[in-house]
Amino acid sequence: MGRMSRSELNAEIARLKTRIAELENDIAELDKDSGSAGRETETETETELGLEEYIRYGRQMLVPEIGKPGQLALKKTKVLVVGAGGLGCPALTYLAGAGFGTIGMVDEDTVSLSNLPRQTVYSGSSIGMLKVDAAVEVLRSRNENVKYVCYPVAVRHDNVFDIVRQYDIVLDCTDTAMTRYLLGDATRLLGKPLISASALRTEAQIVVLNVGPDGPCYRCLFPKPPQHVDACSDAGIIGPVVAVAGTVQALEAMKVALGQIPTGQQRTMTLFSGIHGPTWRSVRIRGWQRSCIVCGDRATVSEWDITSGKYDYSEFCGIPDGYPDINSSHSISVKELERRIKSPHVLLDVRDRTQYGICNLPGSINVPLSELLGYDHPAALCSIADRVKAEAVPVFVICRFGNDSRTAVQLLRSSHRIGRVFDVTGGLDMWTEHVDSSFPRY
Ligand SMILES: Nc1ncnc2c1ncn2[C@@H]1O[C@H](COP(=O)(O)OP(=O)(O)OP(=O)(O)O)[C@@H](O)[C@H]1O
Ligand SMILES: [Zn+2]
Repeated sequence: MGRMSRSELNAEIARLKTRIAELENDIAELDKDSGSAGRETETETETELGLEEYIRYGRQMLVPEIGKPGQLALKKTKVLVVGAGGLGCPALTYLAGAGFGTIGMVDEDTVSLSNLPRQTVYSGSSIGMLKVDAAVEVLRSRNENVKYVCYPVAVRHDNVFDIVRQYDIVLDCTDTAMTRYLLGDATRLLGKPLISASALRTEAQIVVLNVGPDGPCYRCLFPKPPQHVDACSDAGIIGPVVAVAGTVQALEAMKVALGQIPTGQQRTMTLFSGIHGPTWRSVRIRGWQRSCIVCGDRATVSEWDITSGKYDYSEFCGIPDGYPDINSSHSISVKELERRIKSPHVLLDVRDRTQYGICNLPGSINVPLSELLGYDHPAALCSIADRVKAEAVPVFVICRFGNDSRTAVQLLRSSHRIGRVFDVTGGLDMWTEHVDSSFPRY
């Protein structure tokens, strides 16, 4: 047979689409028949799967741990995924595939280019769309038996209870300490199992919380927020690493829905290391804590404290950012930098070496902030100080977004006693915006 022309191919596609629609109609009719027959007798009311579902979930039902009762249990379960990013995308994919009855998804963000390497539900044409809208389109095309509910908002203290209350299991697929504590507290107070995960660089961790008689809540496990948490957008993340964690979250949600609740010795946190050390580790975690301020003997944080805003999550997590304010006479704009680098100067880039290696301004010197903050004066800094003193040249400090550079400027002015040090406001991001659009953003 010769090669088909474009119009013949289009005609063939249209014919196949019609045929698919006809077959889907036939299946719907069969389901309706079997459904109405089922309603006639008492025993058959337990048969709640349509014929299409037997085919769709057959492979999964063959697994003895699931079987038909397991499939029906999944169908009855409402699961909520908070965050449709790196963790949320694989989690949503497998939850929808597994046949959970209802899947809620919460995210106010839109899809951006830098999401595509690891947020596999989205494609180039999703860029700019709300993540929940783009995700539901794809998930529905893969399994329309599921009822999807989209919340194009961020969970906050004043909406978290209303949303979470409607679900049986919650997956935390977000990326900030504040949201983790908020979701941890709300799920604990509502008695909902929480499957929490996080991933950064090459590492990921997954833990099932609020289950069993002595299971801990997020706060029982982590009573204090971490001093400093890097975001993936700063520290980096590898797609398959976060995908592993999101996929394990979906599996844990299935287990909880099937009634497989870890207790005692089995209560563990799963650690995955993508490159270094043992790939998988399972560490035992502490159980419920008497001293927990949310679920302990003398708990002090109630639903009302949270919804009313009385309990302040940003204060607890140590936000706002903690970067120093820089006197306006000690900072310059990127436009001014463009002009002033034509005269002798030192341009100090305080990003870490990996980021500096991605892109940098010609003639800049790289001394990472972490080294400046160290006790020893780095050799590079000593030579800068000498040069600044000998030649009386100014130092312009730059970083990615103009935050770390503020800390560096304050440090150089106070501890290192270098006088003419200026912060470049907005950092390299502003440089691309206002000076050189060909300088890479990442
Ligand atoms: N309070 C919240 N409520 C709902 N979704 C949230 C909340 N906080 C964060 N998220 C969402 O969780 C997802 C986390 O995804 P991920 O860690 O992959 O980061 P990202 O923001 O998509 O990408 P990047 O951090 O690299 O820019 C994001 O889509 C984000 O919008
Ligand atoms: Zn607790």
